Amino acid sequence: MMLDTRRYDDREHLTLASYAMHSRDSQGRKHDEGEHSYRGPFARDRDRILHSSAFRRLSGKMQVFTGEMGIYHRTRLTHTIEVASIARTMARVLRLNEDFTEALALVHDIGHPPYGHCGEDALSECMQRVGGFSHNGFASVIVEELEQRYADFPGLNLTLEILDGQVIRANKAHAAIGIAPLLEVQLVDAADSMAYDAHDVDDALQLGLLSMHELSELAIVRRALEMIKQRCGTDRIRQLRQALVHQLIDLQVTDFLQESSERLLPCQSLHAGDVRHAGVRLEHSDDLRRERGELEAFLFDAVYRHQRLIPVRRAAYHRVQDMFQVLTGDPKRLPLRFRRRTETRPIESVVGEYLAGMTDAFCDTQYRYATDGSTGPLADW
Ligand SMILES: Nc1nc2c(ncn2[C@H]2C[C@H](O)[C@@H](COP(=O)(O)OP(=O)(O)OP(=O)(O)O)O2)c(=O)[nH]1
Repeated sequence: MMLDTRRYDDREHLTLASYAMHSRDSQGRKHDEGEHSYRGPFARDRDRILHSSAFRRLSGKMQVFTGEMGIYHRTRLTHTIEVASIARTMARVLRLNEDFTEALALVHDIGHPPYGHCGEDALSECMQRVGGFSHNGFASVIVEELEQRYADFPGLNLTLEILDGQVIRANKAHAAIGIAPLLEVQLVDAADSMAYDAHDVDDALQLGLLSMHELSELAIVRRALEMIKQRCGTDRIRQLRQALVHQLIDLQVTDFLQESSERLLPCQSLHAGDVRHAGVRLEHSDDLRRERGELEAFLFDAVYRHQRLIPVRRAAYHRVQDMFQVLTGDPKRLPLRFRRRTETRPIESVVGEYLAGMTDAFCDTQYRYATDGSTGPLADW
């Protein structure tokens, strides 16, 4: 049977809005590979990301809570999957490119170091001489250099649109020059924060770091609880925590879609590049933006800086800092692949990359080996 090679193009033509990122308009890849016979370029990107080892390692990286606190809460992997699912739903409703959206969502946290934001803070401090550390910047290094899957080129050779999306996340410089990111990039950013606002509430409640009473002081939570009561009746609310999380996601997504649909109304005949240059932003309504701001400020103090996380942050910080010192002081202890990278890059950058690629548990074991008096090289991940 002959394969219908451009079927994805026809489907996109029928289903996507003009301002979506169409596969036929992709600028392609750094290393030319020709087209796949039946997968579009962004579906191919998605598959490459999904099959990368950096993606698999997300399962061993904490989002906010460490594995020592149990196995209920999110890891970077489950967070990423939740983001992809929310973003894909929104892309479908707004007639944006789902494959492109999914690929962007799956790659968005691939550069996170071990130990969540504590790991990032520790690395940033250690790497000051080379400009600090950013997980978005490191994601570009992973997909362009460190993943080794092809004989002809390093990295995953993703489309320039995916790479650009990651660079935009790293720089956030577009805001200053009035050019907006592609709509799908904006959508993933929004899905990211909607997912973590809701799941951090869920995890914190489940771990007993917060009470429903404290949360109900917040306008967005009161709004969600009211919606649940209207739907279920006050005496029939079972599993309130789960219902709250679902409602928080639902109300944020609904508001975002309503507001975005209105903003896109005047753009019906524009193309992806036009809406970028017109500076079109997809956002929540003003009211919800305010309420989300209140929730995020609350989570920052009450959860991300909770007493139970202080020893976790401290231990992570010291582990990263000690290993950084051992390895910058004695580069022979780096695995061979990273020793080679020191020929062309500052030692601080290479040690930072090596540490950032680790999972939490791998970092724990390598830390023990780095500091127990051994002298051999540490393991590659
Ligand atoms: N922003 C921030 N988030 C934290 C902190 N500690 C824990 N978290 C949690 C809250 C969320 O679950 C998650 C947010 O971090 P992400 O790196 O995913 O998003 P962020 O907006 O910081 O960066 P990004 O949009 O990826 O450039 O980390 C912290 O100190 N700062």
